[in-house]
Amino acid sequence: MEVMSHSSSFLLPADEASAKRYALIVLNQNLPRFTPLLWEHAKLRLCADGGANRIYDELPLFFPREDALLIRNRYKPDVIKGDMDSIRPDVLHFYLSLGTKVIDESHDQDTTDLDKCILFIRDSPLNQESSKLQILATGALGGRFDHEAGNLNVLYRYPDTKITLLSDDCLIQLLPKIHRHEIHIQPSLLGPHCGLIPIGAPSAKTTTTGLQWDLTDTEMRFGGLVSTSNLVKGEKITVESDSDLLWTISIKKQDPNKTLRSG
Ligand SMILES: Nc1ncnc2c1ncn2[C@@H]1O[C@H](COP(=O)(O)OP(=O)(O)OP(=O)(O)O)[C@@H](O)[C@H]1O
Ligand SMILES: Cc1ncc(C[n+]2csc(CCO)c2C)c(N)n1
Repeated sequence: MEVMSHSSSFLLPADEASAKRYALIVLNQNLPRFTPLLWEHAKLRLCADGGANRIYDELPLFFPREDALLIRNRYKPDVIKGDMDSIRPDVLHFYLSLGTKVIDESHDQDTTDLDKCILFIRDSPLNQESSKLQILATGALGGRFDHEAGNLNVLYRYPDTKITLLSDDCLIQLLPKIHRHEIHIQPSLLGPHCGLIPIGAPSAKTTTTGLQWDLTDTEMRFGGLVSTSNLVKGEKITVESDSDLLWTISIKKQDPNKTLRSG
């Protein structure tokens, strides 16, 4: 079985993260404190509908000494896509005037704005078979539970795309059962709290290494055991399961000018 490797180098400062190839999707929630860092190194920058309001309103707040208009001009989304029921008209016109591509899919009321953005990235010429883009989505957690569930659902809809859901507090990734997983942790950035959650289907057998409470051919299911409030012990975790699992780990709150600084 092929090993799938996971790292969170996208949270490292520019000079330390060598291989950064990701697209960023900004959702309609408070921007995490490390948004400027993620934005600066993204290959593609998308706003899901009302996510554009967040970039417009909140990004200038990260740079209180700079002129808000200059910041808005500098942090221009490549694409705004969604059903366009949340973006404000002034924000839409501002980014249209800067040349942002706007894709109105108001006819589709069966998929979420996050879904629509993921399809754009998957079809982009920047997403090459030989070098696929990872996808980071900010503001995916904390807020309305129906939105959170919809956001988790996209991990299951596109299991062959590496998608990371982010909030200020934690990240979530899907660990597909067809791989063994090696998760590399930068202890200065992530942990120690973590979880392994069999949200889509029960798991009869999951085996891990590197956790405080490791599993050994252990059953996990809702209504029985799910691994919450676990702790990472070192810098490498391995996971093997007969079911797709959600992996979540806490993001450390430290001085954003030190490790999570924006370049
Ligand atoms: N409170 C929230 N919690 C988590 N994710 C959110 C939240 N609000 C928005 N999102 C994410 O941001 C995307 C864009 O948000 P937006 O508010 O534009 O969606 P929407 O389709 O207008 O929502 P709705 O019409 O259900 O209020 C959503 O598709 C969702 O992925
Ligand atoms: C069974 C079912 N439940 C809810 C919706 C509504 N819905 C789901 S995604 C979406 C777009 C949000 O931007 C909307 C309105 C539906 N179509 N089908």
